[in-house]
Amino acid sequence: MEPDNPTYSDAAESMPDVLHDQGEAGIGVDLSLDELVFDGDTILSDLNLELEPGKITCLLGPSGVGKSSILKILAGFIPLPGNSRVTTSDGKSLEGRLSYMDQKDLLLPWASVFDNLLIGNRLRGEIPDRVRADRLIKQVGLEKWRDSRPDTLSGGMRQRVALARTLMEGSSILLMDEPFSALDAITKFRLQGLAARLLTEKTVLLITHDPMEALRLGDVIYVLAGHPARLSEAIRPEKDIPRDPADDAFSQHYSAIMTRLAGETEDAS
Ligand SMILES: Nc1ncnc2c1ncn2[C@@H]1O[C@H](COP(=O)(O)OP(=O)(O)OP(=O)(O)O)[C@@H](O)[C@H]1O
Repeated sequence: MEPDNPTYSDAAESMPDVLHDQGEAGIGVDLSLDELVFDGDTILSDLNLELEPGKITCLLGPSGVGKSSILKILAGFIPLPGNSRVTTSDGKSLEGRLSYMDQKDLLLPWASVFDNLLIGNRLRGEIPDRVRADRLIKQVGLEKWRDSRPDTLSGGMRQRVALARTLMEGSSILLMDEPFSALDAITKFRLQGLAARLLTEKTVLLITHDPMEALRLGDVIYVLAGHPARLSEAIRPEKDIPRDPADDAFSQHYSAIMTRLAGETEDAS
């Protein structure tokens, strides 16, 4: 297995031509959810989630609170419950305009990095966009591994391939379900830096249970807590992403978020 390549972030940084998809400007998405009930248990209730156009919205919360369910409702994997609605800023349906990235890389083990990027094109019967695939592989710093199979790469490298494959779709809206949670701390930190650069102008919902990740990447952060779960008011940290954990503001937000996650009010802490 190849060691994670420490130079990739430099490679991406020096790249002036980060792929910005032409066409659709950032799309805002609004989910208004009455309630979500599984087996008689109300998981989510009276919830309004706004994804601002071209921004990364982080949804943070403890395990089992209902984060992935929200993402699955937006993706259409869970039917939209009654009295609930999803609207977009341009009034069009979300269908065909979403891409999804999971904590598992979901790469095809028998295909090269390059072919993993082209699989979406091929499945849709499109002409494979080889130039775009090569540019994305370069942006995630994997040119040397273009023709390698995923099982010869480290976990961080495979998630970089998965990120490139997600961006290959050119969707304006990305749903990311704990995409970096299986990685070690430093690999995760580097990938967050890379993602901050490559996700510019996309409307992103990023699910995480890591407050550090939310603070590094979130333009807007919501904490989901309770049973049934409700959203906190929006937290909008100052400074551009990726934020530096050494910042004073970062640690203040971190402790406020931890307080909310612990189910306490900030006044009581
Ligand atoms: N299809 C389903 N049928 C029944 N219960 C479900 C279903 N999907 C999720 N649940 C339950 O709903 C609750 C919320 O699940 P969800 O996966 O949305 O939580 P989560 O916050 O994303 O958790 P994690 O961080 O562990 O992934 C959990 O108790 C889960 O067991």
